[in-house]
Amino acid sequence: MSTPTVRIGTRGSALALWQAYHIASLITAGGLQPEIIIIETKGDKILDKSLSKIGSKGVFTAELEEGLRDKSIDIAVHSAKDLQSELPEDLEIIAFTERETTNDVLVSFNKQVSLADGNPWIIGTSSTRRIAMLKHFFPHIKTVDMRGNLQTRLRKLQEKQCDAIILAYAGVHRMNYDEHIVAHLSLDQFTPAVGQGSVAVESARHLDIYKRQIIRESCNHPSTEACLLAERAYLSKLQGGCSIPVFALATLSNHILSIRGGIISLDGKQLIQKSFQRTSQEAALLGNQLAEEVLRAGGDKILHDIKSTLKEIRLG
Ligand SMILES: NCc1[nH]cc(CCC(=O)O)c1CC(=O)O
Repeated sequence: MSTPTVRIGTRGSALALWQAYHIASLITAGGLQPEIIIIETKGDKILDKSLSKIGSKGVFTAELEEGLRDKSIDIAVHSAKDLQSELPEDLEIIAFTERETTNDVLVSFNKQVSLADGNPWIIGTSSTRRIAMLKHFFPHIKTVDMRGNLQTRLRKLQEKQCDAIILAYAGVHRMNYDEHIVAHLSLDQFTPAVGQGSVAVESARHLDIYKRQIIRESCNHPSTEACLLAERAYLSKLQGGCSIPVFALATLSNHILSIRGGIISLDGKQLIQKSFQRTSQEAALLGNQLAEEVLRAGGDKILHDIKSTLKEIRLG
């Protein structure tokens, strides 16, 4: 019998391809034959609008999900961070890969740039979370909207459209840009986005059960999965898309799952952060608990304000 083929759908950016080849190598080790199929998404095509204007729901995932449904691909590979918190009924996540270091980093070609030196450096980022945190912790810093894949952002940095950019360490490292990191940002201040650093494998529920099992066994990292279950339960309760500045980071140690997370207003003025612990079997409960406590502590008001502001931006 010939080796079964697994068709892996991915976006075409260099980081997306790194992730797809990473999954391909894990699947090969599991005894299946991978084939990579590149699919362009709306988020890749529309580069002249900020993500908060496009509307975040599935901008980087919708076309891949269509491929899963019509069976042109078996699995879709995403940065776990880019995946919406609740999937349609007919789709599921069958694996989360072992997480890379989760923090954000400051990247610049000028080693002098620092968030803390009091200079009004201009930082390029399009993440509402990073902008709000900069406003909160480093109010003297200026920001400019900066979209595009990692290579595009580095080019804009080189063209001096800003002094530095903030990126996830995971992506910077995967693209071999470590030499341009000028600072690692603290997890307490810049708590990462839900899912940052892990790669998610998505499939349709109609996927062949034998393939599903081998893909899951070869790609899934159980302790990362427990952390992401907790973080995604939090995100799901807050119904936050990737343009809402909510954040959460769970870690697992000695079967104890710890989560810290919260929400920040777009202007950075109101920041709510909480942390809780439970056993690793209670991942979803832990995420729900964080959500309830954050909402109760004023997060509900902040969330409501953010949603109406983003709606105005989209209409305007
Ligand atoms: N939103 C884009 C995105 N999605 C995943 C990563 C980085 C890799 C990861 O977190 O897995 C990035 C770029 C960034 O935020 O710097």
